[in-house]
Amino acid sequence: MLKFDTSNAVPFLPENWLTSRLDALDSARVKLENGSGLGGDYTGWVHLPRDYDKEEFARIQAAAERIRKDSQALVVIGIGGSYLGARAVVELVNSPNFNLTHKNGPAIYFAGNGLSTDAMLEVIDLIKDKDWSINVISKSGTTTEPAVAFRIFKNLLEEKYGKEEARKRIYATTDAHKGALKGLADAEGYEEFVVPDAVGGRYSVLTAVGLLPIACAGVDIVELMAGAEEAMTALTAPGQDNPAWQYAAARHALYTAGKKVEILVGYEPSFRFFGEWWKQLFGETEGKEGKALFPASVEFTADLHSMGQYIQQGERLMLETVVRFEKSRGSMEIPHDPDNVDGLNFLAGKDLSFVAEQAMRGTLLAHVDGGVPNLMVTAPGRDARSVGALIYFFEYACGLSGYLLEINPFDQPGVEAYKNNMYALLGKPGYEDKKAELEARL
Ligand SMILES: O=P(O)(O)OC[C@H]1O[C@H](O)[C@H](O)[C@@H](O)[C@@H]1O
Repeated sequence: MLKFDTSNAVPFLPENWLTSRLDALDSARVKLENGSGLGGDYTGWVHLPRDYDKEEFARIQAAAERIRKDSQALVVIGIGGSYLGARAVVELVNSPNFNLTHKNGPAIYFAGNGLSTDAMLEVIDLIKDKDWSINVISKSGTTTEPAVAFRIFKNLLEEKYGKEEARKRIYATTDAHKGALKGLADAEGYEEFVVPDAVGGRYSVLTAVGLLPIACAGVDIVELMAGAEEAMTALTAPGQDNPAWQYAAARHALYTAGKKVEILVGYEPSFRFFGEWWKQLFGETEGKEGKALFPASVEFTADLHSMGQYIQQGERLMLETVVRFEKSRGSMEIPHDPDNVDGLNFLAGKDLSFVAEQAMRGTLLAHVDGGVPNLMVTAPGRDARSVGALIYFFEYACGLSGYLLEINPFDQPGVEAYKNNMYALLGKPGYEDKKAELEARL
């Protein structure tokens, strides 16, 4: 199970940081439990690890098996919550070099998560001579980036295989009832998977949204769900020993005390996209009404040689939340060198993970001495079960945090502003007046 440690934040916290929030935490817990708070229609993720649709889960496993047999590449089209969770888990459980290192299943390419022509051309080049399939994912079914990408990849697939065969290679994950993608999937007869009504994009990694691409990457999704369920059982129970309560309370107390930025720190390159997923989770949940910690992420030790300077001595804005994994998968002994020109023989015979551990401990103390409170989450490893628990821990703590901040944790009205401007500038019918107004300003 996960461990959570506040001891390196205590010097920065008022004595009653937890006790003064117990009532608010319990009220947040009840809101998440019953869907009785702001945005309560979107709390379907709370019991998802136990109550998920088992029939659909079996279909996800079967579809993943099929894709693993008939495809050398899978193009996963989606953005935001329809992208980051899958990539986070594929990379964290496997590797950021997944497409180079795993030969017994399809390479996974992510598309539709931006509007870069060059990125799209590159994916097309990488897949064109392979057998490939598409998993198009959009809860709303109307998001511009994935919709544009789907048009392009669908045409390519149809050119390669013909319309009939292409249809069998397209898997659509979308709303159960509405949206353009739902209409298209029904009309074309694609195999469909559902983003449940009560689960918003950033909380959807443990639905078909994440599970199909994750299973295609060979990750054991039964274990992933089991880890999440274990965490759900532990974290939905009230009490001041609850690590999610402690995390939500500590970050809220530090925010109240003036901190503005929370940096998620990882020491594994495979953790990078987990940080991206975490940033959407907290950024979209909390960043509204002029409030909230700004979620950032770094990769140590690499960023200790760049951002480390700012963290140690720049504006005292931030706290750090370090996610650490207890065990490396392999071992790597540091060799003895008779010449010892680099002076490293004092490390000869030691394991690289011992060096990493001391780097982490040293950094922790240096940053605390520099005025940066450190919170620490420890997971047993990067296996599917631990990662399932880690996902649930952050989701649940984020839900609690949103209610402590007294905002609606489950909407994201702010993302519409850029979309409306983009639609107007693109000449979307109905936006004519806005277009004229914006063009005049540019
Ligand atoms: O799954 P979709 O409906 O395509 O949404 C994808 C993403 O885009 C939106 O703009 C939202 O801000 C995100 O919360 C969402 O995850």
